[in-house]
Amino acid sequence: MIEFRSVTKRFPDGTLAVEDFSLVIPSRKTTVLVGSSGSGKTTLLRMINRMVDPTSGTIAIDDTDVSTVDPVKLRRSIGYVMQNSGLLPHRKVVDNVATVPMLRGTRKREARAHALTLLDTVGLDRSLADKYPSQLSGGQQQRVGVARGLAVDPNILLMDEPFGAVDPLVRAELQQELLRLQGELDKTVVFVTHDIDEAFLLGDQVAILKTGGRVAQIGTPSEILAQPADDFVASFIGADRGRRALHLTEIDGRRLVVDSEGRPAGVLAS
Ligand SMILES: Nc1ncnc2c1ncn2[C@@H]1O[C@H](COP(=O)(O)OP(=O)(O)OP(=O)(O)O)[C@@H](O)[C@H]1O
Repeated sequence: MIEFRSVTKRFPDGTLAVEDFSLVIPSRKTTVLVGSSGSGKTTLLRMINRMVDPTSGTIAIDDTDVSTVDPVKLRRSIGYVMQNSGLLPHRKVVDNVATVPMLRGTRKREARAHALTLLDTVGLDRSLADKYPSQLSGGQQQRVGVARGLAVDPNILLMDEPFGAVDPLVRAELQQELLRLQGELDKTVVFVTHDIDEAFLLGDQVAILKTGGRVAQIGTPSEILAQPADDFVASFIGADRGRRALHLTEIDGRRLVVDSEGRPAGVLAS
């Protein structure tokens, strides 16, 4: 479990990115932080692995205050996947995946062998292992980014708009892939997006944020859809999609999120 307790982050230039934020992130579930640009999502994510330290408040992982843990050690024990894959351009795919385990002391041969199995895990052909990131498509690069995030077998996987830069079809594929992976791997995933459809599809728990990391609503997708907390949430759920407004429906006893034309956008656990 990851717990934010009254966390505030003010950057040195005076920007108040997050104010008095509290949230419990349960283990082995996917929690999605969703909000418009500048709502503090990335800052919140980076405070979990101490890429950013809070100005006040605490963040605890399984009741250990992260400020008491060495930041480098912490970072190497938590998977981190970012939007533009963040791969090292001059290293082959296999070495990108093997780097952090090697930094943690795994022998090169072993780390590379494990990297190959991780390529299988994320649905990439092993023949890509010796290519450089620029020789891969955007979607393939993101898969490598996920493999790298998983390389140290972390309990926690932080994902910062990991599918934001790929086209909608590949994005849908990667989302399904993540759902499959999560079913197998059972990680504590904290996923940042500004896309409410993605949030509802992937999240067991969704936190909708306003500017300054203020929580507009926390709940399961079905709770939020069934009962938006206020006008802000209602318009956020409905925003920018014109006639595609998402809503809930029940088919054969299963709760589905469908768009206005009845096309399923996701299945909800009841
Ligand atoms: N290093 C920094 N120094 C000063 N201000 C910062 C810094 N990093 C972020 N901010 C500011 O903090 C606020 C929150 O930024 P953050 O990146 O966490 O938001 P976000 O919700 O992830 O946005 P986006 O969706 O655009 O990535 C913004 O106003 C941003 O400009």
